[in-house]
Amino acid sequence: MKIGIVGTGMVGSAAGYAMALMGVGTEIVLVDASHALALAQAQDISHATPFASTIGVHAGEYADLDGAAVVIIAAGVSQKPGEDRLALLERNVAVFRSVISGVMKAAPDAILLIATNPLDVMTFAAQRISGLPPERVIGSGTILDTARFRSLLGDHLGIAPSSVHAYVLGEHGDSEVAVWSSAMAGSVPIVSFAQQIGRPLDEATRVRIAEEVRRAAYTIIEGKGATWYGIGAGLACIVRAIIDDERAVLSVCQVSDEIEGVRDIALSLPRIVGREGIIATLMPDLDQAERAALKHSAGVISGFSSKLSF
Ligand SMILES: NC(=O)C1=CN([C@@H]2O[C@H](COP(=O)(O)OP(=O)(O)OC[C@H]3O[C@@H](n4cnc5c(N)ncnc54)[C@H](O)[C@@H]3O)[C@@H](O)[C@H]2O)C=CC1
Ligand SMILES: CC(=O)C(=O)O
Repeated sequence: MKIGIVGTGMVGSAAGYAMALMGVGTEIVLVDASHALALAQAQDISHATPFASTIGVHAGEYADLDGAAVVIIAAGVSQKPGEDRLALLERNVAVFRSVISGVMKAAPDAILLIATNPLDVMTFAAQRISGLPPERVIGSGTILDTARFRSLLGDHLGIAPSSVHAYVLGEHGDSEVAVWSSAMAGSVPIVSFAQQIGRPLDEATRVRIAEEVRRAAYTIIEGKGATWYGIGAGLACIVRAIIDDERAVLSVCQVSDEIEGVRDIALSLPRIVGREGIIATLMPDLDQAERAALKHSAGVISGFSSKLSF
């Protein structure tokens, strides 16, 4: 199955590399405003395939996306140290106006997978510009924040992150919501699990972990200029869920009519992902504070997306 990637900088190339190593798809086509960059990334990634898979990786133009099942969009600008994601909006909406029309002409049946920040508003923009049904325009959303949350909780509890079942919801950004009330380790509520093994998750520890998740991008960007490995693997995982019709439950972003009283809103909730895109959305049981935080997050995103016109 053919997978396209438009924008082959750090994030797009990391997604291609992760797919090549994980054996996701059969062909990857890389497109970038700099064709020389797309060519170089395709060569470099294809040199990894003899160690891992038989996937063909090559650079192309929009026309080469013809027949792609999924097109990842990671084109645009990224944050400078200290800059927040929402500061990128105007520049990246301008990029999307040309990128989305190029993709739609070549691959009208593809599912779009958005990675560009500010993620939720860009997913909203991509859906409105493409005119595709909302379930076929998926934002990577909080898949990365959820992975960071599970990883930090796994470290704290001394267990595999894969045994931690917990989500970050809302904005992929500063107003995100770490959901503690339904978090589990194995099949045990996480606070009880932590108590039983003598590694309590007291209020101070919970605040520290949520803050580390929220600040992770800023810390990494301060140290190395950008983030790419985590999101590269997250994008590969979403593509695999689509093309293998996994029906995996992932915290990803989609435009919804209404969430917590906020209309026409794109944000992350746990959603079932399969061959047709997003198959269903789950509203988890939230406590009062989490529900209020989700409503606040929806309001922050809507404050930006409602000002855009298409
Ligand atoms: N969703 C998430 O969790 C994450 C999202 N990001 C976001 O992903 C985006 C990309 O980040 P990086 O790869 O680090 O940036 P980058 O600067 O390394 O790559 C961006 C690429 O987009 C290309 N591009 C720009 N305009 C284009 C156009 N009109 N058509 C085709 N290609 C175009 C550039 O040539 C460049 O190669 C940023 O918005 C960043 O904030 C970054 C990390 C995590
Ligand atoms: C840059 C970004 O969005 C992240 O690493 O979370």
